[in-house]
Amino acid sequence: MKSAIILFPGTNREQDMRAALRQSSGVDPYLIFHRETEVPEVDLIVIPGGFAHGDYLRCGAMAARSPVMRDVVAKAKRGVPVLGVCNGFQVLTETGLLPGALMRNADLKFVCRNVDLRVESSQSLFTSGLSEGQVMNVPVAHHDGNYFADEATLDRLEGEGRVAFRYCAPDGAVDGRGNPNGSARNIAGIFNETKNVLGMMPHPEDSVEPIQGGTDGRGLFDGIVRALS
Ligand SMILES: NC(=O)CC[C@H](N)C(=O)O
Repeated sequence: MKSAIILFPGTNREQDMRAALRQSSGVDPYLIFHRETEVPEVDLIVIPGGFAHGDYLRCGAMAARSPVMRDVVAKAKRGVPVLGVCNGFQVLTETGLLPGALMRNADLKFVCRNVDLRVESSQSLFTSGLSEGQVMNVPVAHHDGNYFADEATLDRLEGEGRVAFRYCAPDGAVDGRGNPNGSARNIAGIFNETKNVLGMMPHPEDSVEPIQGGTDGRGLFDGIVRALS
């Protein structure tokens, strides 16, 4: 599986993402700078976490208008799989590829800790290696992770099976206890209409080696590689 990771000034999770993709696919991803106007033909494009352009204006707002994003958006519309993690999720909402917005965390604090996530759908190329109802323990590290969309959009996301992950308690209960940022309906990750775009706030790439404190994120990458190879 060939992949490309997009880099902006201020991106900081590209090496973690690179290691996770290399571990699961055996292939080193391309690293593509924001000034490029074309992304090579790959099976998967990833927008990793960080602080693109210092989070100025709004997280992801300037990155979404980078030259490289024109080609990312065009390729996503053609069906190329695109994964955005954390800052990458913010960039994808700013491009309009995903609905809604990531607002300031409800308690206005940067949150950096492990959270529990319930897998809501295994019906996608991204989540086919995971089981519905499975609980994954992975880190979050953000100040703008509070997912917001209007009620009609939230109903539509739920009705179309486009909620990928929700924050939950360790026993899998989705009752708000595990929600670190105030996200609407405990949403931690969503798909676009055609499910070739996934945005998620938690960092599965930081949970693929025992030295990172756990390996719960690995199933996601192994599943993506199986789906795209
Ligand atoms: N780890 C990240 O990607 C952080 C995203 C963004 N800078 C925020 O703090 O919300």
